[in-house]
Amino acid sequence: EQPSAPSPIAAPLRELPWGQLNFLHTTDTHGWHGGHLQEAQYSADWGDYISFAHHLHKRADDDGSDLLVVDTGDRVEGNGLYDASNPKGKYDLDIVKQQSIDVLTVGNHELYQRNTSDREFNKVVPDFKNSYIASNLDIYNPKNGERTPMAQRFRKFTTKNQGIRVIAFGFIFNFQGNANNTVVQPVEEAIKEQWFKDAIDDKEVDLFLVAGHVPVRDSPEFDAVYKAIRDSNWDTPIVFFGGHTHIRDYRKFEKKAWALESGRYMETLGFLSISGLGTGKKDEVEAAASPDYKRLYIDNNLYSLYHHSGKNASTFDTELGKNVTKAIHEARKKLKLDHAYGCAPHDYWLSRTPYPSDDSILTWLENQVIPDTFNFTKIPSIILTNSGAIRFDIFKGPFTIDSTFLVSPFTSGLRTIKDVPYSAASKVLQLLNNEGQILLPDLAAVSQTDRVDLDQLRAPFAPVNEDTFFHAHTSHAHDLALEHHQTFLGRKKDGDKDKDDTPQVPGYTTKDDAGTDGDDTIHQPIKFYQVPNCISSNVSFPAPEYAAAYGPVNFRPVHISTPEKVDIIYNEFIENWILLALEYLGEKREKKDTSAVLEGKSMTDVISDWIKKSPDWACPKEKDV
Ligand SMILES: Nc1ccn([C@@H]2O[C@H](COP(=O)(O)O)[C@@H](O)[C@H]2O)c(=O)n1
Repeated sequence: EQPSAPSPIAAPLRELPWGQLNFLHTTDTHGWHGGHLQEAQYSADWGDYISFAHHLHKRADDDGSDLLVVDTGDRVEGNGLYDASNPKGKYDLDIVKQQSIDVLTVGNHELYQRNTSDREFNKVVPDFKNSYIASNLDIYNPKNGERTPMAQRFRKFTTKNQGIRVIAFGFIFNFQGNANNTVVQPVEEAIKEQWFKDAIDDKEVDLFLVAGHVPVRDSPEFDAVYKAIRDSNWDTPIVFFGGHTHIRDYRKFEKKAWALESGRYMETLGFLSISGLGTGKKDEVEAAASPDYKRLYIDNNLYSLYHHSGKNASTFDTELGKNVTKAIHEARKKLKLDHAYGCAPHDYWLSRTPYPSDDSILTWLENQVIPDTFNFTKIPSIILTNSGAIRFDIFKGPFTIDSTFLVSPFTSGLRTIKDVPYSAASKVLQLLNNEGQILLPDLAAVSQTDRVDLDQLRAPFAPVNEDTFFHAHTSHAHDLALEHHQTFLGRKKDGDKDKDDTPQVPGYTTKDDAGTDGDDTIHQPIKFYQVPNCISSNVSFPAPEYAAAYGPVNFRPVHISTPEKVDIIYNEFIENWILLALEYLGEKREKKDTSAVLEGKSMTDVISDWIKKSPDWACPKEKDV
């Protein structure tokens, strides 16, 4: 772990369900390869993950089983280690490549910006030459402009010790927000291609491995792949590894097909094992009628990693793991990620507190950051931003260069549409928030264009279902993390009357299709709240008029005047939605009617500029960083 990372907190653990074929799975790491430096529960880094995988590989070699490592995309955007360098990923991509990964896919965040996907093609695909799979993604080759598959469409390989014959695919969900140098082929189309039909027709295969930047539940894309495989190969076991919705989840398709999703931000190392698979060595190993699938969501901290690898502080680090940890530290220093712009006076939460409330990031943006930033305009304005642009909580204490990218890494600039009648402009928020009589799907349906993607506007934590949301959602063991010391929270022993065995570490309490025993760490549950898709602030509006209603002392407003026209200011990412809402409200505007505001600064710039200037966020002298 990084030198400044808080020590992990001991807690009761469930055991690793080791089997014949074992998997480690990461997804949606979003650049958090240095681990969580303010949360002890997730404080291990990519170097530790490398050491951990090494020990599990050794275990597999020793007992003749196998281990495969999978990553399902969104490795970029969301942490200073990736976002603060120029070019982005200057250090991070070389750090990630040190892990030996068997199956790797793209995510939507690798495709938003042309530069990112070009770099993915020119660097990351060659770095993971044998394992990068792009079953439904093409790119226009930056060298010659020719459309070409981003990487191989699938791969067939045999596991090292057992000789299990695996066919692996790598999909991305039907994403539409990519830059125009890549082409995402709808999954339902890709599986009609001859190469796919031939691959699933192969009878010399013991396991289909479908990796994808695709949610495992309510997933038309994985449902289609599952059906296609079963239509041509009714019995061969299938395993899915998914992502994108940032949750821990495990779904049963049927007894020979399960799907794992392993959270987000390097909080979770997903583990899955299958026993009872057939192998190429037919004489030696007979396939079971019903292979046994098991899963464990490992909290990414050294306490858990030592335990599951049977190592300790003096035996855990491998040479490579240590070097990668060091490289992360050096990169963080070069990027000055610990430099503080100010100090947060208290914690601000994205979804761990109701909205609105005093400790909600969205309320803080709406009531303080946005009004203070835009009050220069003097023109009545409605400023809108999507809550999805905010990615993480702010903890009390130093707000650093790194924090800026944790909270909002995006470069989308702020834009304006001028002189919109207030009667229409004031209804845009309600439409975008899916409130009232007209709902987002209705809006999308009236659109004559394909420029909107419903999923894109969704709030960041739109739950797959209530259960998954409240039970499987992320945790922040921050309160304990900040104490920087180890507290033993083991289970009660016989005769140990005065200790109770109530879990003390707050975190995931996942409920999935296999039950409630999936989290390796037995956590105290955390409650999460829904947040709206978008928030808005009115700035430079006429002051309300007051009248003395109850005599000279008690005044109350009698008339709140509204402007006739306003400027709408918004984060470019939601521009298509704003245009669509205005069109629906009878105020059609086009892209040419929009222009940059604040010289195209992003929400990230707005937040850090505000923090630098705000006296309430000045760091106490003795704690200056
Ligand atoms: N320029 C951008 C890009 C993305 N977003 C937000 O991120 C969401 C997608 O992130 P996932 O980790 O869920 O893939 C997207 O729906 C937006 O909310 C943004 O605000 N600006």
